[in-house]
Amino acid sequence: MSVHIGANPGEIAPRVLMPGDPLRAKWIAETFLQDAKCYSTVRGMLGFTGTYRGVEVSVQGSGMGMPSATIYAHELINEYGVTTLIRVGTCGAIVDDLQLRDVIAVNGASTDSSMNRQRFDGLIDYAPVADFGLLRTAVTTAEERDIPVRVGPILAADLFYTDRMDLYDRLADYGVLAVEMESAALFTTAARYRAKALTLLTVSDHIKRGEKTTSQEREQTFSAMIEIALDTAITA
Ligand SMILES: O=P(O)(O)O[C@H]1O[C@H](CO)[C@@H](O)[C@H]1O
Ligand SMILES: O=c1cc[nH]c(=O)[nH]1
Repeated sequence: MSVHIGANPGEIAPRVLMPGDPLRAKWIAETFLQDAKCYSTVRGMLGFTGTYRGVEVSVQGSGMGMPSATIYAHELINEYGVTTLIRVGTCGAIVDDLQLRDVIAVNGASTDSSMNRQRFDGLIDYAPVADFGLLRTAVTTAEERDIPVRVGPILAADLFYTDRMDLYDRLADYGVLAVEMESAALFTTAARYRAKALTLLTVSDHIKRGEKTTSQEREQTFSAMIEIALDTAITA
Protein backbone atom coordinates (compact mmCIF):
# COMPACT_ATOMS: atom_id res chain seq x y z
CA MET A 1 0.00 0.00 0.00
CA SER A 2 1.16 3.53 -0.70
CA VAL A 3 0.05 6.50 1.36
CA HIS A 4 -2.92 7.32 -0.87
CA ILE A 5 -3.62 4.07 -2.74
CA GLY A 6 -4.70 0.94 -0.91
CA ALA A 7 -3.51 -1.65 -3.44
CA ASN A 8 -1.13 -4.50 -2.73
CA PRO A 9 1.93 -4.90 -4.99
CA GLY A 10 0.88 -6.40 -8.32
CA GLU A 11 -2.75 -5.31 -8.06
CA ILE A 12 -2.35 -2.33 -10.42
CA ALA A 13 -1.71 -2.87 -14.13
CA PRO A 14 1.21 -1.12 -15.90
CA ARG A 15 -1.41 0.79 -17.95
CA VAL A 16 -3.75 3.10 -16.06
CA LEU A 17 -6.61 5.35 -17.13
CA MET A 18 -6.94 8.38 -14.85
CA PRO A 19 -10.23 10.26 -14.64
CA GLY A 20 -10.40 13.07 -12.09
CA ASP A 21 -13.77 11.78 -10.89
CA PRO A 22 -13.58 8.53 -8.88
CA LEU A 23 -17.16 7.70 -9.86
CA ARG A 24 -16.16 8.01 -13.52
CA ALA A 25 -13.45 5.44 -12.67
CA LYS A 26 -16.15 3.12 -11.28
CA TRP A 27 -18.33 3.61 -14.36
CA ILE A 28 -15.39 2.90 -16.69
CA ALA A 29 -14.47 -0.26 -14.77
CA GLU A 30 -18.05 -1.54 -14.68
CA THR A 31 -18.84 -0.62 -18.29
CA PHE A 32 -15.67 -1.39 -20.21
CA LEU A 33 -13.53 -3.85 -18.20
CA GLN A 34 -14.01 -7.55 -17.65
CA ASP A 35 -13.64 -8.99 -14.12
CA ALA A 36 -12.95 -5.54 -12.64
CA LYS A 37 -11.99 -5.53 -8.97
CA CYS A 38 -11.73 -2.46 -6.75
CA TYR A 39 -8.19 -2.27 -5.28
CA SER A 40 -8.51 1.01 -3.39
CA THR A 41 -11.13 3.04 -1.58
CA VAL A 42 -8.66 5.27 0.28
CA ARG A 43 -10.19 8.77 0.58
CA GLY A 44 -12.96 7.59 -1.74
CA MET A 45 -10.51 7.88 -4.65
CA LEU A 46 -11.53 4.59 -6.22
CA GLY A 47 -9.17 2.38 -8.22
CA PHE A 48 -10.01 -0.76 -10.22
CA THR A 49 -8.15 -3.39 -12.22
CA GLY A 50 -9.72 -5.60 -14.88
CA THR A 51 -9.05 -6.66 -18.44
CA TYR A 52 -9.84 -5.02 -21.74
CA ARG A 53 -9.57 -7.25 -24.80
CA GLY A 54 -7.59 -9.67 -22.66
CA VAL A 55 -5.04 -7.10 -21.45
CA GLU A 56 -4.85 -5.93 -17.82
CA VAL A 57 -5.82 -2.29 -17.39
CA SER A 58 -6.41 -0.22 -14.25
CA VAL A 59 -8.53 2.88 -13.73
CA GLN A 60 -7.60 5.25 -10.90
CA GLY A 61 -9.43 8.42 -9.86
CA SER A 62 -7.01 11.31 -9.46
CA GLY A 63 -9.13 14.07 -7.94
CA MET A 64 -9.37 17.67 -9.01
CA GLY A 65 -6.34 19.87 -9.52
CA MET A 66 -2.62 19.41 -9.93
CA PRO A 67 -1.61 18.70 -6.32
CA SER A 68 -4.02 15.76 -6.19
CA ALA A 69 -3.18 14.43 -9.67
CA THR A 70 0.54 14.62 -8.87
CA ILE A 71 0.13 12.47 -5.77
CA TYR A 72 -1.63 9.70 -7.70
CA ALA A 73 0.71 9.84 -10.71
CA HIS A 74 3.76 9.80 -8.42
CA GLU A 75 2.58 6.80 -6.39
CA LEU A 76 1.35 4.86 -9.43
CA ILE A 77 4.71 5.22 -11.16
CA ASN A 78 7.09 4.98 -8.23
CA GLU A 79 5.29 2.53 -5.93
CA TYR A 80 3.35 0.37 -8.38
CA GLY A 81 5.57 0.39 -11.49
CA VAL A 82 2.98 2.00 -13.76
CA THR A 83 4.48 2.90 -17.13
CA THR A 84 1.53 4.35 -19.07
CA LEU A 85 -0.93 6.91 -17.71
CA ILE A 86 -3.83 8.16 -19.82
CA ARG A 87 -5.94 10.91 -18.31
CA VAL A 88 -9.59 10.79 -19.38
CA GLY A 89 -10.97 14.13 -18.28
CA THR A 90 -13.45 16.90 -18.94
CA CYS A 91 -12.68 20.44 -20.05
CA GLY A 92 -14.13 23.82 -20.86
CA ALA A 93 -13.63 24.91 -24.46
CA ILE A 94 -12.41 28.45 -25.15
CA VAL A 95 -12.39 28.43 -28.98
CA ASP A 96 -15.48 28.91 -31.14
CA ASP A 97 -15.14 25.79 -33.26
CA LEU A 98 -15.41 23.25 -30.42
CA GLN A 99 -18.81 21.88 -29.37
CA LEU A 100 -20.00 20.05 -26.25
CA ARG A 101 -18.87 16.37 -26.31
CA ASP A 102 -16.06 16.95 -28.82
CA VAL A 103 -12.94 14.94 -27.97
CA ILE A 104 -9.49 16.54 -27.68
CA ALA A 105 -6.16 14.70 -27.72
CA VAL A 106 -3.84 17.01 -25.82
CA ASN A 107 -0.34 17.56 -27.20
CA GLY A 108 0.86 20.08 -24.61
CA ALA A 109 -0.30 21.88 -21.49
CA SER A 110 0.36 25.48 -20.56
CA THR A 111 -0.27 26.19 -16.90
CA ASP A 112 -0.73 28.95 -14.35
CA SER A 113 0.35 26.56 -11.59
CA SER A 114 3.52 27.46 -9.72
CA MET A 115 4.60 23.81 -9.38
CA ASN A 116 7.08 23.87 -12.24
CA ARG A 117 8.30 27.33 -11.30
CA GLN A 118 9.30 25.74 -7.99
CA ARG A 119 10.99 22.83 -9.78
CA PHE A 120 13.08 25.14 -11.96
CA ASP A 121 13.66 27.98 -9.48
CA GLY A 122 11.50 30.27 -11.62
CA LEU A 123 14.25 30.34 -14.25
CA ILE A 124 12.74 28.06 -16.90
CA ASP A 125 9.22 27.94 -18.40
CA TYR A 126 9.15 24.14 -18.70
CA ALA A 127 6.86 22.86 -21.50
CA PRO A 128 4.83 19.82 -20.33
CA VAL A 129 3.99 17.66 -23.35
CA ALA A 130 2.22 14.38 -24.08
CA ASP A 131 4.08 11.22 -25.06
CA PHE A 132 4.22 11.26 -28.85
CA GLY A 133 3.77 7.50 -29.26
CA LEU A 134 0.59 7.50 -27.16
CA LEU A 135 -0.70 10.57 -28.96
CA ARG A 136 -0.08 9.00 -32.36
CA THR A 137 -1.79 5.75 -31.31
CA ALA A 138 -4.78 7.65 -29.94
CA VAL A 139 -5.20 9.60 -33.18
CA THR A 140 -4.89 6.45 -35.31
CA THR A 141 -7.32 4.59 -33.06
CA ALA A 142 -9.84 7.42 -33.29
CA GLU A 143 -9.56 7.43 -37.08
CA GLU A 144 -10.13 3.67 -37.18
CA ARG A 145 -13.21 4.07 -34.98
CA ASP A 146 -14.44 7.04 -37.02
CA ILE A 147 -14.41 9.27 -33.95
CA PRO A 148 -13.43 12.88 -34.76
CA VAL A 149 -10.60 14.04 -32.50
CA ARG A 150 -9.06 17.49 -32.28
CA VAL A 151 -5.33 17.48 -31.45
CA GLY A 152 -4.02 20.56 -29.72
CA PRO A 153 -2.82 22.35 -26.59
CA ILE A 154 -4.80 23.18 -23.47
CA LEU A 155 -4.40 25.20 -20.28
CA ALA A 156 -4.09 23.30 -17.00
CA ALA A 157 -5.45 25.85 -14.54
CA ASP A 158 -5.52 26.07 -10.78
CA LEU A 159 -8.83 27.92 -10.74
CA PHE A 160 -12.07 26.36 -11.99
CA TYR A 161 -13.88 29.66 -11.41
CA THR A 162 -11.66 32.33 -12.96
CA ASP A 163 -12.17 36.08 -12.95
CA ARG A 164 -9.57 36.47 -15.73
CA MET A 165 -11.62 35.53 -18.80
CA ASP A 166 -9.46 38.02 -20.70
CA LEU A 167 -6.54 35.61 -20.31
CA TYR A 168 -8.62 32.79 -21.82
CA ASP A 169 -9.29 35.02 -24.85
CA ARG A 170 -5.58 35.66 -25.18
CA LEU A 171 -4.76 31.96 -24.86
CA ALA A 172 -7.32 31.19 -27.58
CA ASP A 173 -5.52 33.72 -29.79
CA TYR A 174 -2.39 31.60 -29.27
CA GLY A 175 -4.14 28.36 -30.27
CA VAL A 176 -5.06 26.99 -26.83
CA LEU A 177 -8.28 25.00 -27.20
CA ALA A 178 -9.64 24.42 -23.72
CA VAL A 179 -9.08 24.54 -19.98
CA GLU A 180 -8.79 21.70 -17.48
CA MET A 181 -6.90 21.26 -14.22
CA GLU A 182 -4.35 18.40 -14.25
CA SER A 183 -2.43 17.72 -17.46
CA ALA A 184 0.63 19.94 -16.90
CA ALA A 185 1.34 18.11 -13.65
CA LEU A 186 0.65 14.70 -15.16
CA PHE A 187 2.99 15.27 -18.13
CA THR A 188 5.69 16.70 -15.87
CA THR A 189 5.50 13.87 -13.33
CA ALA A 190 5.58 11.23 -16.07
CA ALA A 191 8.61 12.89 -17.72
CA ARG A 192 10.44 13.13 -14.39
CA TYR A 193 10.09 9.39 -13.70
CA ARG A 194 10.36 8.15 -17.31
CA ALA A 195 6.77 7.06 -17.72
CA LYS A 196 4.49 7.82 -20.69
CA ALA A 197 1.46 10.07 -20.33
CA LEU A 198 -1.37 11.30 -22.51
CA THR A 199 -4.52 13.30 -21.88
CA LEU A 200 -7.81 12.81 -23.70
CA LEU A 201 -10.56 15.29 -22.87
CA THR A 202 -14.24 15.58 -23.64
CA VAL A 203 -15.67 19.09 -23.86
CA SER A 204 -18.11 19.25 -20.93
CA ASP A 205 -18.53 23.04 -21.00
CA HIS A 206 -18.13 25.87 -23.45
CA ILE A 207 -16.69 28.58 -21.24
CA LYS A 208 -17.27 31.44 -23.69
CA ARG A 209 -20.79 30.39 -24.68
CA GLY A 210 -21.87 29.35 -21.17
CA GLU A 211 -22.92 25.84 -22.31
CA LYS A 212 -22.71 22.92 -19.87
CA THR A 213 -23.32 19.20 -19.50
CA THR A 214 -24.71 17.76 -16.26
CA SER A 215 -22.62 16.10 -13.56
CA GLN A 216 -24.29 12.77 -14.44
CA GLU A 217 -23.20 13.17 -18.08
CA ARG A 218 -19.63 13.97 -16.97
CA GLU A 219 -19.61 10.84 -14.81
CA GLN A 220 -21.19 8.30 -17.10
CA THR A 221 -21.52 9.25 -20.75
CA PHE A 222 -18.23 10.23 -22.36
CA SER A 223 -17.72 6.79 -23.94
CA ALA A 224 -15.93 7.83 -27.16
CA MET A 225 -12.98 9.18 -25.18
CA ILE A 226 -12.84 6.04 -23.03
CA GLU A 227 -12.83 3.71 -26.02
CA ILE A 228 -9.93 5.62 -27.59
CA ALA A 229 -8.07 5.60 -24.27
CA LEU A 230 -8.51 1.86 -23.74
CA ASP A 231 -7.46 0.96 -27.28
CA THR A 232 -4.42 3.22 -26.87
CA ALA A 233 -3.55 1.78 -23.46
CA ILE A 234 -3.46 -1.81 -24.64
CA THR A 235 -1.31 -0.90 -27.64
CA ALA A 236 1.25 0.96 -25.48
O1 LIG B 1 -13.54 15.63 -15.14
P1 LIG B 1 -12.15 15.66 -14.57
O2 LIG B 1 -11.32 14.56 -15.05
O3 LIG B 1 -12.15 15.79 -13.05
O4 LIG B 1 -11.47 17.02 -15.13
C1 LIG B 1 -11.97 18.34 -15.00
O5 LIG B 1 -13.09 18.44 -14.13
C2 LIG B 1 -12.71 18.98 -12.86
C3 LIG B 1 -13.43 20.28 -12.65
O6 LIG B 1 -14.81 20.13 -12.76
C4 LIG B 1 -11.20 19.16 -12.92
O7 LIG B 1 -10.58 18.03 -12.35
C5 LIG B 1 -10.96 19.29 -14.41
O8 LIG B 1 -9.67 19.02 -14.87
O1 LIG C 1 -11.44 22.47 -15.60
C1 LIG C 1 -12.52 22.49 -16.21
C2 LIG C 1 -13.23 21.31 -16.53
C3 LIG C 1 -14.42 21.41 -17.19
N1 LIG C 1 -14.89 22.64 -17.48
C4 LIG C 1 -14.22 23.76 -17.18
O2 LIG C 1 -14.70 24.86 -17.45
N2 LIG C 1 -13.05 23.66 -16.55
